[in-house]
This record gives sequence, C-alpha cells and structure tokens, in this order.
Amino acid sequence: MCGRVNVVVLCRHLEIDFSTSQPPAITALHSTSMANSEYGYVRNFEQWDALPPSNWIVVRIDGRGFSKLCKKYDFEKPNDKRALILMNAAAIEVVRSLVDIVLAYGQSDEYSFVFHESTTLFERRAAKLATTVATAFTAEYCMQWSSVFPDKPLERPFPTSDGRCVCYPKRKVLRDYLSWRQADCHINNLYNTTFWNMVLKGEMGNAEAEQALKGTVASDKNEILFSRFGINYNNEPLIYRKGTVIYRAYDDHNAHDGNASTSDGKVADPESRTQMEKERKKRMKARVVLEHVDIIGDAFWDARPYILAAKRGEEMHE
Ligand SMILES: Nc1nc2c(ncn2[C@@H]2O[C@H](COP(=O)(O)OP(=O)(O)OP(=O)(O)O)[C@@H](O)[C@H]2O)c(=O)[nH]1
Ligand SMILES: [Mg+2]
Ligand SMILES: [Mg+2]
Repeated sequence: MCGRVNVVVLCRHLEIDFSTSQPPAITALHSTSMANSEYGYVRNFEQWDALPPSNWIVVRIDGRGFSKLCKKYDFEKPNDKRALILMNAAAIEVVRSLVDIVLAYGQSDEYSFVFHESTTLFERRAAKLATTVATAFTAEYCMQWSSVFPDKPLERPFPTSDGRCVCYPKRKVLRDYLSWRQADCHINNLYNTTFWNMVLKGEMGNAEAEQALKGTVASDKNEILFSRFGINYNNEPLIYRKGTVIYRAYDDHNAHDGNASTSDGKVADPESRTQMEKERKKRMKARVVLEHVDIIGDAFWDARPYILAAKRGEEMHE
C-alpha cells in the first residue's frame, strides 16, 4: 500500500497543498510564490487542534490575578455587587456575539460558555475558540468598566483572562460539570461570607478566623452566621449563592424541539444550508436571559428542554 504522498497541485491561479495533516491550504499564486515555496514548510509546525465532533464544548475563562485587582480597586468583601454586574454584562455580550453558545454560567472571576455539541464555529479549533471568547470577554469587561465604576478609573495593568476548552461527550457529563461549578460557588460563598463576617464584624484577625473555621461543615457555618451575626444564609442574595446563568430563550418552544418542518409540510433536512441559516437567524433573534437560579436540580432543565436539545431532526439521547 502506498504511504503518505506529498502532492502540490498547481491550477491556473491556485496552489493547493495536500502535504500536511491539516485540511488543504489554498493560497493565491503571486510573484512571491517561489519565496512561499521556500519558506512554506514552516506551516507544518502548526498544530491542528480541532476538538472532536459530537462533544459539548465548554470554554471557561478566569480572571488573571483577580485577587490583586480586587485589592487595587478595593472591591467589597466577600462579594462586590458591581464587579459581578460587570462580569455579567461582559458575558451577555459574548453570548450575543457567538450564536452557538447555548448557555453560560458565571461565579467569582470565572465564566463557562457552553457551545452546542454540533457547533462548527472555527472548525471547532480549540485555540481559536478559547482565545476568541477570552479576548471578547476581556474587551467587553474593560469597555464597560467606566459605566459600572465611574468612581474608579481603570488603569494598567488592565484586567485579563485566561481561557481553556474542555469537551464533554454527554449531556449528563456537561450537567455534572455545571453542577460542579455551582457547588463550588456555594461552598466558597458560604465560607467567604462566614470568614468576612468574623473578620469585619466579629473583629477577629484573618488567621484567627481561618483557624476557627478549620474543619467546620456547612451547618457549622450557617450556625455561626445566625447566632453571632443574625444572618440567615438562605436569605443572602441569590446572585452570591447561586452565581449567574445566561441562556438563549425561545418564546416558541417548538422552534427548537427537533420537529422542524418546511412550509410544504415535509420534515426539513437538518443539514441543509437554508435550514442551518434559518436556525442561525432564530438563535440571533432569541432573547438572552440572565438568572440566578439552581442548575444542579432537574427543574431548570425540565422547564427549558430546548437549551440542550439535539440538532433538528435528531433524537434526544442519553
Ligand atoms: N473582594 C472580592 N474578591 C473577589 C470577588 N470575586 C472574586 N474575588 C476573589 O478573586 C479570586 C479569584 O480566585 P482565583 O481565580 O483562584 O485567583 P486569581 O487571583 O484570579 O489567580 P489566577 O486565576 O490563578 O490568576 C478569589 O480570591 C476571590 O475571593 C469579589 O466580588 N470581591
Ligand atoms: Mg482568577
Ligand atoms: Mg477563579
């Protein structure tokens, strides 16, 4: 059997290079084509990093050195309402601009953006997805800073975020991922709320409060909050306890329940270009909704089955 063959097909105006493991690159021939052929091999050092198909892709961004930023701008402890509003405002714009995002979940200095398992955005290339989301988020965060913090001019070093892509092969695993992030929000917020009340109202030193909280469980912290500071943790604002969920909402649920039909009554071909274009337009028109709700239980998902619905014409599985 023949092995790998390096082939360059020269057409009249185009050069098509099949010699790499990547999809063939097409470059217009011009006067520097000889120079290109001499140096063109360096392309082969690039890694093709497309993520596997049929996986939900989560891009999680996280503020870089956010603790320092909190100190510099004197954010309220443990939660600065305005800082969270700014995070959410930036995330909404990212969701609006990338229609393949079906849901985003944010808490503290992080946001997870869930791309539909069928997305073909940027050919599912990991670096393009992660950098696009992280830079779009950061740009929005900086752009909207002055309207949220008119009293705190933004200075260098500007806020930045890192971003990573993780693939989840099943809805169940994706749901577990989101539950993990929301449970993390709850655990950290309960700890931080208790800690900062002990320090700021209880006048304990940081080390003393930390020592006192060592080995405590959730019910102990609830008790400390209630008996010492008169705080019922369950009455703390939902934005702090649950984090923020952003999703596309469709007023017409049937538009996304997998039963699409064409105007002549035939079932639409899910892969057809016009069908995909229609779908895209619907997503662009959808309302982008922001809520502070539980996403660990089934209630949220049962009420909105379209969020994790399969592509049109496919059965829901798992
Ligand atoms: N005061 C205050 N701190 C916050 C708020 N939101 C997040 N933080 C802090 O931001 C930090 C976020 O944690 P990390 O992302 O692990 O830490 P980081 O400093 O960003 O470090 P890297 O992510 O590794 O660059 C934690 O220390 C949180 O307590 C807030 O509203 N107010
Ligand atoms: Mg961080
Ligand atoms: Mg973080």
